[in-house]
Amino acid sequence: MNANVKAPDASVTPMMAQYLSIKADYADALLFYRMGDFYELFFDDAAAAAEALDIALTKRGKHDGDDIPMCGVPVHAAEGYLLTLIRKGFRVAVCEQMEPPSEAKKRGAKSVVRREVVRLVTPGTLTEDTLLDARRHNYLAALARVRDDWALAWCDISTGAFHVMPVGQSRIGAEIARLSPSELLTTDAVDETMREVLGDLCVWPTVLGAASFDSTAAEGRLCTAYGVSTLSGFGTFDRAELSAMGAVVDYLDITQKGALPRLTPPRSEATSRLMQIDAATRRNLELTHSLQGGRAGSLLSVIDRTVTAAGARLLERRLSSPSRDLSVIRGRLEAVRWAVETPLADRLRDALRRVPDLDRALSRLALDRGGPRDLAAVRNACEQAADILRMLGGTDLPTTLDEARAALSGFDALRGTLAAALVADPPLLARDGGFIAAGHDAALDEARQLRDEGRGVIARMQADYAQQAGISGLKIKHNNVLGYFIETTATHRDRMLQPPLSDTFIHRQTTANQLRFTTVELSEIETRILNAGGEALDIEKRLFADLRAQVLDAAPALSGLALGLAEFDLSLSLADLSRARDWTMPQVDDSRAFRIEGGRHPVVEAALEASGTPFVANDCALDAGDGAAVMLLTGPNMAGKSTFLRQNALIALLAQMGSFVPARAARVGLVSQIFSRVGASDDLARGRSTFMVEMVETAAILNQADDRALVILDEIGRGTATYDGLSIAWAVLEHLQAVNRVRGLFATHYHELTQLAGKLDGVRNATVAVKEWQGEVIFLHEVRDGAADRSYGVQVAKLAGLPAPVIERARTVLQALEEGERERAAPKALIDDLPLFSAAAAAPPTQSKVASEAEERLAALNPDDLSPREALQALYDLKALTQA
Ligand SMILES: Nc1ncnc2c1ncn2[C@@H]1O[C@H](COP(=O)(O)OP(=O)(O)OP(=O)(O)O)[C@@H](O)[C@H]1O
Repeated sequence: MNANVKAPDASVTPMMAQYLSIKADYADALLFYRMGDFYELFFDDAAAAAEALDIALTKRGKHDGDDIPMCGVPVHAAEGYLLTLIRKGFRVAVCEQMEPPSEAKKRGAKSVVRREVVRLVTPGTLTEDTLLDARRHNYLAALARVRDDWALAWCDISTGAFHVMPVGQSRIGAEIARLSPSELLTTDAVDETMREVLGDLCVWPTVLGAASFDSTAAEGRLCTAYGVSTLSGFGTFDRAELSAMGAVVDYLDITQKGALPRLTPPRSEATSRLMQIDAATRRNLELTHSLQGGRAGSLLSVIDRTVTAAGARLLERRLSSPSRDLSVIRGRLEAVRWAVETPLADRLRDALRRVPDLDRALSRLALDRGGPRDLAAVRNACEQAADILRMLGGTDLPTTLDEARAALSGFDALRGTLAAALVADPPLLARDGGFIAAGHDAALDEARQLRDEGRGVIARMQADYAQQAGISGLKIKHNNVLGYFIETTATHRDRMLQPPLSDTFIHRQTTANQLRFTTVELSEIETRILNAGGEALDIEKRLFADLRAQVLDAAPALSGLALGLAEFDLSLSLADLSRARDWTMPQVDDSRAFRIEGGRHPVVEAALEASGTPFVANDCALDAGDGAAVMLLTGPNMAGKSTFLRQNALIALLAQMGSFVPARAARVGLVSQIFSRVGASDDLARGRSTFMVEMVETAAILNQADDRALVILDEIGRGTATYDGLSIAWAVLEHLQAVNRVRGLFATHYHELTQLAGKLDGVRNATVAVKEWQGEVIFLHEVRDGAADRSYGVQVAKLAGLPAPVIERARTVLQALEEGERERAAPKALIDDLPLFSAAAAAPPTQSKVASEAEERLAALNPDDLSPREALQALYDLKALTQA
């Protein structure tokens, strides 16, 4: 990237030498080099940034005889530019001036201001609200391998959450898809297969040296980070887990330059307690993103009614990781039930709407990147918590919410301190002061009074001087160079520069139209104002540091508070959804039952609602005793097979994340894994055909599904020749029934498969009903017992607007094929007999007659001889002829 950056030598300026030596440590990042009010970029960095940011590329001085390319961004607008660069995949090293230029000058005229990189900004290590999506987690993850053990650790430094888990090699893709980290750390030891898995997920890892992943060093690193002498208080971790956690902490150290963020103690997450959903299933069920890639059209977008950012993040987390633990699921469902029934719901949600993003405020404060507004966020969160506690009073709550309520108390003292110390609406930055409330600190009040009085004195002085000089337009002004000065227009030059006025007014500067003066008295006042102002600022900064320390002391409890509020928000928002959409509480148990009455697809239903079409609810019963329970669904195209398949998977998933479900009644025996496959789409970029992708995914199901899995296969085998596809679908179904013993839904156009229903235990047929009326199909969207007799593909094609001759021809071919089948003749021979392109010949004769008459008249016309009016008339005649 920086091929033209050479090592510093004697010919370079001291500043360039400093730049080059800093840049050498950050070869793979853009270096934002602070120069006064700008961050400057040089050489290749400048070229890359200018292009990415669409800003001007200029030059500055020479290096080795060549111009140095340069571009810059103003410091006050840097966040916006950073965001663009991070989104475009760059990492940015922010290099600040570590002393004022005056200090550097003391070391000699040629000295350069001391500069250091204070932070490496990468996608996984952001904390600024402007750079983050408030409603989503921003995970930094590390994938580690020690011998044959793999582990994943991940943290969100903007909230402090830190997790770790061992992961089987075959599950890595699924887990990374679940977390969808913004940045993934690996070593170069990651092999080709793993690189392919990551490539499939569009994850381009940040590769660290082996030292970052060293599991022995990791223990020390973690102990230092948490200020403990042993990790055993947090649980036991295997080598791979330590290695992954160590890499995360090491990377934080590198990127944050030692300012370690607040991290909660690492929590082990056991995959065995979560419903397993692999990457393809997540995509296919459109859980958090639609197949088009955006959030709109996803399940998340339809169910998200949370009113706080932390609530939204909790919802996404639950949706991505539904539980397999009955008591957890039931606890959450009870919480939603309480929220559905409580008369307090609206008031509680109103209070929650005022809850700020406490987690992110805390993490900025911990990194010393926070400001007064973050302190105010803590204050406001505590206030809302107190309000909510008051509203709840002694109400009986289900366990989950009772625990959440407990987390809301104990902040009275902190709330009191912050409320007394801060103004109502403090500024973003501590730098300019003005955030500590009057009356909080006597010394501050005094300094402020002096400063403000000084300002009052200046106003009075201006009036006195104007009178003394006899110049009504005389003003006292302030700028950063002169400080306070007296200004008159140049027309008063002679009088002002001569006695007696020149005895009082000391001339300082002449500009084009103005004269500027000072007086002894003004200088004195200025010093007093400056001193008082400076002192006020110092006091405010000290108070800020105090308050920050108090907040950080309470950080673990405040994290609990944030989670408690998020839990209330989530339960209340799911309850709101359930009431509005008429959802019901599912019964989740240890059985292998799956019984849905009147189930609906939440996303399709919402989309149909917009067009005023009602959604047809359908039952689904997969009663598995010991064996399999598979529903084989046939039915015309467009009848609603895919919708039905997916809605049942979504109902299982919603139930186990602890939500009510879109159904009249639902009983869900715990589901361990959900697999959902649709006849796959091409993956040409990776050189795999449609069919290959489909088979790879099918293999994964057959190899992994256990008897608690819910498997949804939509038209498996359609990507190859009919008989191959049918045979594969047949064998797959047999395997899922006999070996995997799954509960499953299988949609197919291979009507031959329906014969299996009579032969295999637990396999039954169902079909989506349609009515046929005058050769057209009418979709009823009703799932019934039995098998479909045909696909109505031709009718659907007609609805899609295929030209009439093509439809006619398709009907003829279909009829011939069906007759051939009945008579057991070879279908190919039959098709050979048919005139393939006889559409015109087969078309109704009237049409060709009209066409030829129109053609004759058209041929008789000579456009050159026609007036526009006649031409228009001819056009009308021709059109009338074709419509006759
Ligand atoms: N239960 C329902 N109630 C109302 N409309 C429905 C229902 N199910 C599906 N639809 C409508 O029918 C459309 C087609 O549904 P879907 O894609 O599930 O059909 P399909 O049978 O899988 O078709 P194909 O075999 O062509 O893939 C949906 O987009 C939706 O608008």
